[in-house]
Amino acid sequence: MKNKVTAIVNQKGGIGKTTTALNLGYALSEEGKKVLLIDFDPQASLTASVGINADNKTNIYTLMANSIEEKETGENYIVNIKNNLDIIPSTLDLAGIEMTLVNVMSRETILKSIIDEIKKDYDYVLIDCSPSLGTLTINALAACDSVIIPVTPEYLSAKGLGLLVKNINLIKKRINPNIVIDGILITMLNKRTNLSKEMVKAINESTRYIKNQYDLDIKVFENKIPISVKAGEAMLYKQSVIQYDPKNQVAGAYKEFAREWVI
Ligand SMILES: Nc1ncnc2c1ncn2[C@@H]1O[C@H](COP(=O)(O)OP(=O)(O)OP(=O)(O)O)[C@@H](O)[C@H]1O
Repeated sequence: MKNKVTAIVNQKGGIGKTTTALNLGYALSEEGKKVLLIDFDPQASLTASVGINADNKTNIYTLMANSIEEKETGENYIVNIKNNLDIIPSTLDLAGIEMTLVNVMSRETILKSIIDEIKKDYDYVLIDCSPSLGTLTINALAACDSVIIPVTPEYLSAKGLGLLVKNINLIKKRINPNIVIDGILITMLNKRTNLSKEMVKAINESTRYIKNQYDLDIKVFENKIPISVKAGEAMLYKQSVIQYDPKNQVAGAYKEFAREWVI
């Protein structure tokens, strides 16, 4: 088992974090890798997009709360989605944990203590983060070996990159010295529009700026995820795009990206 823990992170919402977590996880599981998805967003989109309602089940909120109170959680909190693919679901309750964490000792490493117990059973643990740079995201960054940053080819998405990298660097200095930025994944790309082409250039320029500012080389993955209505449809039908429409270009792009990423 590889035991690699990766956070899929961007403080901007709606840029494809959940879609990336599910489809990357799905693609890897099809390649025979054992994958655990952790829904670490109170919106619980990843949980919903695999057709689970975790309100009355043990979920990531329960695990965090029990860890804070040093209570045993018991077993059976991991839900199997398909062969090689598991999930720890989330609920809206997770939103309340940020307030609870304010007074907790070692509040940045609660998620890490949970993941450290279970990662031995997996090749890849993928954390779908919430769109913020709050305590939840700090927990995810403290718990992971690496991050994937999905970015859409839009002005605000490119502009937020510097801030995100600054925060990741702070975590690296103070909490998790081993964290690595695997790269930037451009999502929802419409190859035909000039605006998209300009924004891809802007994202590449941002990485040059980051190189100058922080002395960090961040790669933009070769494989880019195209925009397609099938991504939304798949979510509606509670499936990955790869499962919903295997021949779709988004499905193909995620499979290629999975291969590029594991190299
Ligand atoms: N490649 C794509 N083409 C078209 N639509 C997409 C694509 N990827 C994701 N979407 C759609 O965009 C919306 C946002 O995607 P997603 O939930 O993956 O983003 P997110 O960054 O996780 O959002 P949040 O920050 O709110 O959790 C969803 O409706 C999803 O179906």
